[in-house]
Formats: sequence, structure tokens, C-alpha cells
Amino acid sequence: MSVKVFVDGSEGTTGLQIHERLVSRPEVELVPIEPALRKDPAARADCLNAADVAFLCLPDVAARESAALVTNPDTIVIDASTAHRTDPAWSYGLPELGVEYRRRIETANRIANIGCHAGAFLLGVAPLVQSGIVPVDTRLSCFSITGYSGGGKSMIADYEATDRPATLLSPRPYALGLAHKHLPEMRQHAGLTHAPLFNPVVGPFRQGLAVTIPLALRALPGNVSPASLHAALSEAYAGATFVRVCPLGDDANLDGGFLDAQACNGTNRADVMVFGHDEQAVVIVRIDNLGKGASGSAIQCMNLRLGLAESAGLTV
Ligand SMILES: NC(=O)C1=CN([C@@H]2O[C@H](COP(=O)(O)OP(=O)(O)OC[C@H]3O[C@@H](n4cnc5c(N)ncnc54)[C@H](OP(=O)(O)O)[C@@H]3O)[C@@H](O)[C@H]2O)C=CC1
Ligand SMILES: CC(=O)N[C@@H](CCC(=O)OP(=O)(O)O)C(=O)O
Repeated sequence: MSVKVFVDGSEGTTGLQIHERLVSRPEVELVPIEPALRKDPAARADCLNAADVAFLCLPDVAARESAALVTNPDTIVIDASTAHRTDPAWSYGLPELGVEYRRRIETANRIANIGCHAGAFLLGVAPLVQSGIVPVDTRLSCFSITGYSGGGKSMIADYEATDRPATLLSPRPYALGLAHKHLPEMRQHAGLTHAPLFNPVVGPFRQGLAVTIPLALRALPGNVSPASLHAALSEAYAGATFVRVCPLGDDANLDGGFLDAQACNGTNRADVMVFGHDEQAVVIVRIDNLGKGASGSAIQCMNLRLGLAESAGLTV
């Protein structure tokens, strides 16, 4: 089998990582673009339509433009941007959300890759909503600690500048207008009526992300305990290649009591953790924002769509 792959935006953070993960795969033939023409719509259209699979690793506006340039009905488009994640004509690229999500990815020619914060939130929450433990109209909150590579080339340049200001040395809450661009996909794909209240925090480390979802257990119906949350998540991900549900209250996963947001880096794995005390619990999902949160997920979707081994080219 030979697959022609074009990466539109191959010089950006996500594009480079997709390129790196594909370059040594014998079944993949990368479609090159003249560097001087990489933003030229006509040249991009030629490459997009010559490809079996086209990854869009671009800002939203450019991703919409590229999607419109695809006229070859057989080209499979996997868009890493936010542009199409709640568009019903596109499949959402998180197969772990259930058999219907997986089936759509396996058959669709338009796949919207997940947002990093959103994907982690959904892995922690969707099974709890699907099982009825968290009612669909619950008003959840969550926060995320993320490395600065989530902000793409410009944020990486700011954080890695030799003369970076001291303000970048401490964690910085952002999106304080409470309208982060991942909220629509968080709400829609969790099956919730209301989007969560979401506070992301970017820290002075390159890569890695952990989303924490606090749950006041007595505010939920029934007799929900940390153990029942853990059991529901374990059941949902039994057999999932890339999701590891850690033992309940797993201190071994902590470093002297501290959680390491970077421990999934270099993998396509998501670690799902539950910690609880009395009537309170937190579900924490840790991923590599550039792995499961971006390029790893995109490649997992390509593998599924082409009927290849789900983990081909990826590290668990
Ligand atoms: N970084 C992350 O953790 C994640 C990113 N994403 C999403 O993936 C997409 C890419 O993000 P990321 O890689 O971080 O961003 P970067 O800013 O690192 O890279 C974007 C690339 O797109 C190029 N580009 C911009 N406009 C055009 C255009 N009109 N035609 C062709 N190329 C263009 C840029 O060119 P130039 O090099 O000249 O600037 C750059 O190389 C975004 O939509 C982002 O939201 C999704 C999940 C996680
Ligand atoms: C630190 C930082 O800025 N992170 C980005 C998340 C990047 C991501 O998930 O990608 P999409 O832009 O494709 O959604 C943010 O919060 O907007």
C-alpha cells in the first residue's frame, strides 16, 4: 500500500511533528511543496488534490481556505485547526468517545482533529455523561495546565527568547474572557447542555498538558463515589489502545505528591486519573498537547481511516 500525504503548514509546530512521525513510514509518500510557494493557493491546491490524505496544520482561516481548495472527491482531509470541530459534515477525531465516533472516522473524508484542552476534557467527562453519572445539564468547571508549545510558533519564540521577560517564568492564567475557542467542542462532544467554565493556565515548560475536572459528588444524583467514577471510566476505556486509566488515587503517579503534566510527552497516550476525598473528587486527564492533543491524534485518525494498525507510527 502506498499513501500520498500532503501536510499543509508543514513548517509549523503541528505540521513539523506530523512530518516527523510520517517521514520514516515506508507506506507513506510525502507530497512536497516548493518552500517559496507554501502559502500560494494554486500550488497548495495542486498538492491537496494530488494527495490521498491531506493534513491541514494552519490557522483557522487558512484551514477553511484549504478545505475549499480540495476538489478531488477521494482526498481525505484531516484538519488540525478549530475550524470544523463542531461542523456536522466533519467527523470529530476522538475515536475513544464511542463506537459511532470511531465508525465515522473510519469512513469519513473530512475529519476535524481535536483541540488539546478539549480532547483531554472530553476523555475525562464524556463516559460520565454517557453513563448518566453526570447529568447532561450539569454545570461543570475545569482548568488546564499546558506547556507553551500549545500557542504555536509565536508563543514558542516568546518563551524561548534569551531575553524573555520574567513574567513568563511563572504560570499564567489566560482566556479570562471565559470564551476559550474550545468551549463549543467541549460542550457538543461531551453531550452537555452547558459548556464548562474553563480556565487554562500556560506554564514555562514546552510540552505537556493536564486538565482537571472537579466534581462535588453530593451535587450529583445517586450515590456517586470516587470509586464509582473510576469504575465508569475504567469500563469505558477497557481495551482502548491509547487511554490508560490509572489506579484510583494512584500516589505512584505523583512525584512526592505533585502531578507531572509532562509525563505523557512523546507518546499518544492519555492518562486518566481519579482522586477523591469524602464528598469531593477530581478527574485529571494528562496528554502531550503535541501528541494526543495534536499530531498524534491526527495520525491515529489517518491510521483508522486507511484501515492500518491504529498505533502505526505512534508510541503508547
Ligand atoms: N500547538 C498545539 O498544541 C496545537 C495546535 N493545533 C492547531 O493546529 C493548527 C496549527 O497550529 P500550530 O502548528 O501550533 O501553529 P504554528 O503557528 O506553529 O504553525 C502554523 C503554520 O501555518 C503556516 N501558515 C499560516 N498561514 C498560512 C497560509 N495561508 N498558507 C499556508 N501556510 C500558512 C505558518 O507559516 P509561517 O511559518 O510563515 O508562520 C506556520 O508554519 C492551528 O489551527 C492550531 O490551532 C491543534 C492542537 C494543538
Ligand atoms: C497555550 C495555548 O495557547 N494553547 C492553545 C491550545 C492549542 C490547541 O489545542 O489547538 P487549537 O488551537 O487547534 O485548538 C490555546 O489555548 O488556544
